Amino acid sequence: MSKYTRKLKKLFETAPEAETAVLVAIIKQSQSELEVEEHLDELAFLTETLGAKEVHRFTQRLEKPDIRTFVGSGKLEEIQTYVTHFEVDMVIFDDDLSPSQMRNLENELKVKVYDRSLLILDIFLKRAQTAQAKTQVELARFQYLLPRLTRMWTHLERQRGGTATRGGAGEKEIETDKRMIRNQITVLKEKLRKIEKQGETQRKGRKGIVRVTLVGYTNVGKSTLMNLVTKSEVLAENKLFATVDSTVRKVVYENIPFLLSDTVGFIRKLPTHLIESFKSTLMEIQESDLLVHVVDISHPNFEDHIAVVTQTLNELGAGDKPILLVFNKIDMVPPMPSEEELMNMSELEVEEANYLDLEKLQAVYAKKTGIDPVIMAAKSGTNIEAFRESLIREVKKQHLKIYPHYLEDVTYDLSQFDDLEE
Ligand SMILES: Nc1nc2c(ncn2[C@@H]2O[C@H](COP(=O)(O)OP(=O)(O)OP(=O)(O)O)[C@@H](O)[C@H]2O)c(=O)[nH]1
Ligand SMILES: [Mg+2]
Repeated sequence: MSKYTRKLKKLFETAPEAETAVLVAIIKQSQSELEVEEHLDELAFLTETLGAKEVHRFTQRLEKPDIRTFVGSGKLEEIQTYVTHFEVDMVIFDDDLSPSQMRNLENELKVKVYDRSLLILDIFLKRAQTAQAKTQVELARFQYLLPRLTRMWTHLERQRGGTATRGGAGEKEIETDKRMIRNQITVLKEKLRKIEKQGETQRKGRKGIVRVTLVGYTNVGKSTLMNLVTKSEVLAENKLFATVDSTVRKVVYENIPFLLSDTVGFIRKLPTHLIESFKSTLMEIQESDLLVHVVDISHPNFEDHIAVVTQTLNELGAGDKPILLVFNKIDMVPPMPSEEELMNMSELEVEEANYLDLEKLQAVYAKKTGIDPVIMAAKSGTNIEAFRESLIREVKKQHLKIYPHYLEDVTYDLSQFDDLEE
């Protein structure tokens, strides 16, 4: 390994296992404490996915973040005292930090400072499997880090055991590092362009067949559903962003073939660099005829999740695609009590239990999407038949658009999809 690659490697080391972290968020006037708590729950899950452990959270009511240190000076002092006393390894902010905020916070707190974007980027980096996904994440991470290099430099200093800043010499090093990263960005962009060109030819060859893509918030069960419908074994686990690469499989229902893709999940505030460099993966969505939007209906925030997914689809220019909604994880939703049981409960109890009226929900969303949503549990296969029926019905509709006379004996040339597994 050359000195150059060793240095690059060191610059981009991700957080080692089992570090401790405190989480920080501000509560805006328009927000409730509960809403921010839920955002922090998600941040804690992300932290856990990276292999670190939440030990405490801090919130502060502020209309907008402090331009210098994100939180006010009093709160910062509080965090600092805690971090020092309990020897916490990192401080993670639920919002994105500007390069100068990050620098200031690091100088004050003297531990690693993360924001939501960097956390997500690090998780993606850990999870990426294919050359394409790896290149995409590396590119996004370099672009994110470039303006924040001063901070990385101080990291290096500390790793080397030097505590004092080295003034001029440090500045020079930073410039060298910046140049190194800029070069690397150019190299990665070129590499990605080549990979994308290959993918494009592959995708172009897949014309004349209906294409369906599973979309949804992260951890809702897309890969589980994919595995249930196809014979593939896509990694499905209770971690955020288990899937970072997309997988395409050929499925044949009632003699009609279609392609089903599983792709990366969405989350609130997906880093823009990441969306940008994942454009080619997300192209799978843009080029689909039908989207299956999977929702974890047992999640307390499932409606916010639907909104985030809808918004992201709009941003990707895929807002007008037909959508089959799947309300998944029905096994985790407490059943609606009988009328008699309801009578015996106090108003507060009923309110706290937060029962879901599934029929009403189905009706509301059927109106919104024009297609009846399916309620199911992908893990156990509950209601898979209903899902199959809806899916094939929608696939047929799309199929008719490609082959208006498909009932009149069409023979498909399936050999063009031989590169795909079933
Ligand atoms: N209880 C329950 N758990 C489920 C169900 N479907 C999936 N899961 C679990 O939910 C977790 C996430 O499932 P995945 O299939 O990996 O979810 P995903 O949407 O592909 O997630 P990402 O790839 O991270 O975006 C796993 O632990 C699954 O076993 C279900 O119907 N019921
Ligand atoms: Mg997945």
